[in-house]
Amino acid sequence: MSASSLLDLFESGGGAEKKGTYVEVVLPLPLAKLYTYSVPFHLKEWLQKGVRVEVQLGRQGRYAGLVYSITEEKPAYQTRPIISVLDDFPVVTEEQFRLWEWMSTYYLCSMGELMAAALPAGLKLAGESKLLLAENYEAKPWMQLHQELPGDEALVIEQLQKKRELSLSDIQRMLKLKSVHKLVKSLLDKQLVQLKEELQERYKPKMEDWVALAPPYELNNPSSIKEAFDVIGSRAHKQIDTLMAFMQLGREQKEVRKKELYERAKIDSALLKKLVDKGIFSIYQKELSRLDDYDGEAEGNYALSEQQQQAYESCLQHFADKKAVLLHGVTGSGKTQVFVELMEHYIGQGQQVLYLLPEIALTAQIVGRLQKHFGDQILVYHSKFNNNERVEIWRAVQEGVPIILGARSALLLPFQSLGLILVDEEHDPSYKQQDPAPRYNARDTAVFMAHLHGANILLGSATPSLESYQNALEEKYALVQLDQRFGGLALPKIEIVDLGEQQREKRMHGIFSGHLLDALKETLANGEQAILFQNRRGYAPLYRCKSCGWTTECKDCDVSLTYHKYSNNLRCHYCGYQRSLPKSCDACGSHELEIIGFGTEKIEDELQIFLPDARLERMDWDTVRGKNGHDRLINRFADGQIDVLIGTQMVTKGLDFDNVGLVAVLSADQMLQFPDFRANERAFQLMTQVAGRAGRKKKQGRVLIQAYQAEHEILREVLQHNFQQFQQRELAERRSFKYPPFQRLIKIQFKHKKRDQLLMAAEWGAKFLQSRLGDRVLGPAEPSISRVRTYYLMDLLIKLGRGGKSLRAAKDKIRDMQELLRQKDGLSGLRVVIDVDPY
Ligand SMILES: Nc1ncnc2c1ncn2[C@@H]1O[C@H](COP(=O)(O)OP(=O)(O)OP(=O)(O)O)[C@@H](O)[C@H]1O
Ligand SMILES: [Zn+2]
Repeated sequence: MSASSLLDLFESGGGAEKKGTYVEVVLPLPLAKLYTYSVPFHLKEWLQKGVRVEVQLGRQGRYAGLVYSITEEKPAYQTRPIISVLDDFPVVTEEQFRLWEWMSTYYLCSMGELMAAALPAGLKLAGESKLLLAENYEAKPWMQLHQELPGDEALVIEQLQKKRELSLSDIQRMLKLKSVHKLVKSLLDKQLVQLKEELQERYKPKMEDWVALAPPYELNNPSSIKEAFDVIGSRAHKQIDTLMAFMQLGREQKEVRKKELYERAKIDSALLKKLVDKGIFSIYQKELSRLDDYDGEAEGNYALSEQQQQAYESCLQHFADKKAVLLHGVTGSGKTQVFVELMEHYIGQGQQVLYLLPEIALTAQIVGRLQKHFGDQILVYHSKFNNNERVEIWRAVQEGVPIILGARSALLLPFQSLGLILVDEEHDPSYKQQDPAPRYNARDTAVFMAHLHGANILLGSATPSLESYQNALEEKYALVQLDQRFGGLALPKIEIVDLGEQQREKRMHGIFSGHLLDALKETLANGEQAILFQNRRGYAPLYRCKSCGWTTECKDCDVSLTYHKYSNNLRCHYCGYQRSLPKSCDACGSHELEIIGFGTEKIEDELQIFLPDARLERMDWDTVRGKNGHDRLINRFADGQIDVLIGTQMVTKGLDFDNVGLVAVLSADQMLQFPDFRANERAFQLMTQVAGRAGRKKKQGRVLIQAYQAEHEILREVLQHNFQQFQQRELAERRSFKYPPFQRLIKIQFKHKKRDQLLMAAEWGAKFLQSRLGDRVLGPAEPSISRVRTYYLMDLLIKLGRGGKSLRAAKDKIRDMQELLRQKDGLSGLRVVIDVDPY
């Protein structure tokens, strides 16, 4: 403490009046409650809500916890003192705490789980955290270290030079310090060390070269430009052209990529070097998110079409009434453009915009488009960033960066002046987090969050979720529609190919109907591209014995293994288990084994036989796993280097290509048969979305859907682009069978490695809840996949009315059940997973 603050203390009559003898602290752990610590006198003045404090938790070690409240009330138990205060300013805002409270109540998770999900690892130091030297650190002699650093820091670095890694507890022991967090934070800030987990998720930033005028030349200063031309001299024509090209680009956009200058001026690096040597240009590097190497056409400042303009204006009107808006715009109607205008509007007023996308890696194209438009006003947040970068983004958001673009977890950032939230592709199931807790739906949470910040919210989709659509029908949300494609193009023409009929007429060629092969050939002959969709990766989903029907199953999960031809093995798509192909049937010993069904790999394989000259590529988790794999494929397809793109649902997500003449769904049946009350909705959305990739720019596209159930109502509705009929029929069914959006569901999953114990626990839990909530509790029942990663599973389903009261009552009972199960003997190893609004 400095002398002056001592003096202040003295003058204010000492510490006796200081408030805050105890603090409630959130720890980044799945603990049911908050912990109270006492505050030593000398730390009181540093305390405020939202700062981190270092505390000891049982024998588990030390953690950085968050001050949730400051109180005079002494808890019933003996408290420990906090060890140190880590921040000068709160790292978590008041709104964030309120959002966490809401989420923990609604989704039945703990504040600690929310803290763990929200805070970047660098803000969550714990005793077991391991420290390494920074990657570019060069070892220094002892003497030099001690000259440059305070004694303790030098010692730590010296040790690290010898030992490679140290845990925070090691350091604490070594230095005999009470608290190491301040020291570690200082080393982190100096970028001398890094936390170990960063290495595991190492993300190499990508650097790209940009070109600027070297000082003193300035684009907006004509006399300086004239000077530049003089320096070049009148005979160096190519160099003059290059400067002109640069000026053109510089007027179109804020900064100029080297690559773009090369293209525009048709020059190479040798020529640019000449201009750099003459002092006309300088080159600088900028770190780009790996997402923005999409090189589509530059997104200029398009004027909105009349329909887009109307949509934009009615959004603003509804926003003025504080209404959430559902923007239902058909595929290719230019929803993104409306978003852009709205974003401009809000950042123009100095407010922040949060743009949510379902899966950021799969929407790189949109990210690229927006980055081109907004430049460095936009920050992208996603899980591939390393810890330092995440901390940086956290701080940038706190400092008010205008636009944040991210997947669901971007919702947990510390916004200061949030004005607008956009939820793009709002129907997408990946807005729901499955594992671990918090199991939240980012779309629904965003609606609450907007309310919390007094911000506006827009949900956009070509195929709105029935939840959101019902809200619009009930006028909880305002509905704004775009029913035309941009540029007046017609929606694609869809045909259903009846596979039964094709088979009877002997027109099937393996998995392809004659119809589809003809259409593919015609498309390619026209110089157009095609997309083939099959929602299953791998070669074939079943490897089966011909004589007894035995199939190869995962040893840890209750699913059959998928055959992957490329790696020539069998794999579990639930846990990743792999095994080689069995030579014979395990059950009957027969050597005749066959593969059944097909995935993307087989489509690629067989299609090449029919289209020997076509350039085929596959896009699924197996092919995009590498860094940038997805972007590379998208770019090559956009560039026309690929004729046919074969993929899983990845090919449906918001992609925008100019030259796709044909889209085909290889097998609709599998989607329609899926045992889930959302199967129809999912199927409608997937097919409409993938169909929507056809014919977006030049002429009407064509779509073929292969199916055995050719008469299925969903197919008819997709065929007619009839969202209204789909929505009416499906909502009526949901209403009569008491499913969402008319009822709420809570799924409780019991997991145990021993089946007997699992059954006991599930039965007990069911009885407990049934005696309190009656027949709203269904089960326990074995889910269709009853064992995953060595855990046996049993499900309970609770159906509740939409009223808040019954929901709260039910949640209380569930918490009680959880607590009692925790205390029960003989049930260790039981896990209870609660999923509110499961997807
Ligand atoms: N006002 C405009 N001026 C020029 N081009 C536009 C305009 N609006 C949209 N476009 C173009 O039309 C195409 C479709 O727009 P966009 O991708 O925004 O549609 P979308 O509604 O998001 O479609 P989807 O739901 O299928 O993803 C894009 O290539 C976009 O650049
Ligand atoms: Zn498995």
